[in-house]
Amino acid sequence: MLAFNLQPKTLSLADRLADLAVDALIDEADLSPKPALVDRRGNGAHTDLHLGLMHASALALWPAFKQMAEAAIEFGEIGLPLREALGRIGREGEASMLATTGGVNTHRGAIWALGLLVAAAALAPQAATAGAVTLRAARLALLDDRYAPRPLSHGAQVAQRYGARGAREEAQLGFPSITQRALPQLRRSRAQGHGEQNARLDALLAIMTQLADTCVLYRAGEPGLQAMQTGAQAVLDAGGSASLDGRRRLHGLDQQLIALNASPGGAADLLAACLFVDRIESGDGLIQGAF
Ligand SMILES: CC(C)(COP(=O)(O)OP(=O)(O)OC[C@H]1O[C@@H](n2cnc3c(N)ncnc32)[C@H](O)[C@@H]1O)[C@@H](O)C(=O)NCCC(=O)NCCS
Ligand SMILES: Nc1ncnc2c1ncn2[C@@H]1O[C@H](COP(=O)(O)OP(=O)(O)OP(=O)(O)O)[C@@H](O)[C@H]1O
Repeated sequence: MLAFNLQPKTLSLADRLADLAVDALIDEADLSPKPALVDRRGNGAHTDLHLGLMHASALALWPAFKQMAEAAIEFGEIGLPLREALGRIGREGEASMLATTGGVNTHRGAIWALGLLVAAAALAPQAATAGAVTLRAARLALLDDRYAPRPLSHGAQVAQRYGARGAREEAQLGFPSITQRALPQLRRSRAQGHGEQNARLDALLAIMTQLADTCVLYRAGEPGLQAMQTGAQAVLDAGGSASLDGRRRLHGLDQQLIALNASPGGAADLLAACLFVDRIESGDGLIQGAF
């Protein structure tokens, strides 16, 4: 008899979805050079964030993502009981994040977006196209969690000042930044042979061309948002991050957004969410076994 069982342990669906969500966050953090965001090169426009903190925060969120998937499997349908369970788990996840980072907001928007998408994937793993998963996530986001606190968050302040409804609206609309912009761009750039890292940068830029990113609006107002959107479009128009001209413009955009303090944190969250949806939809070998 063998002393050790060397067969790989079969992971549950909830384990695998939590793994994929954390992987997506780590891939997003590591991707470089991202304009004004934390990456392998440095802290971008953030004084209170660094790459190690982003990694630690991502890992600390694993239990919350697993619990969200388990709640979806247990309730088995979209409705207020599941929505309110997800809200409670999301708030607990946020508390773990803040405990891990010493009070710094590293992943608030990502808990929201990825949490909804993890639950949506767990509800019907056999129907895991991007369209189906984002639609279920939107139906969850449209339900009102009666227990949600209503703090005067940065997002709420920006909503009052500019009318931008940010992370909540993006989810309620079915993540158009993912389905209409990031995923098509990711796949287009891959198909053109640009390489995975450039394809991911191009996907981030595609999100930035149109997003009303409340992080940017809060930190740099409408001029900052305008600079982000037109600058990202200019990089893509120049051939994207795999081309020499595109790269030059990308570095220019990085410097410009840092000078404006305009960090596109919402776009970064949505890139992580896009990478998650991409892996689910493409039937990643990891996850297929569980389905
Ligand atoms: C919906 C959230 C993000 C509220 O955000 P709010 O608009 O009040 O702004 P806040 O400044 O707190 O956070 C905004 C976050 O969203 C990201 N973001 C900014 N703009 C956008 C955008 N246009 N689209 C998507 N994400 C964005 C930012 O990176 C930022 O981290 C969330 O904090 C929330 O209400 N959570 C409740 C817990 C819950 O129900 N969780 C369920 C998980 S399934
Ligand atoms: N690689 C990344 N670098 C920086 N921010 C990121 C990255 N990925 C995601 N983000 C998102 O950006 C947000 C951080 O933005 P911001 O610093 O404006 O947060 P805040 O706490 O709302 O504001 P402040 O730091 O000004 O108090 C996080 O919620 C996080 O979701």
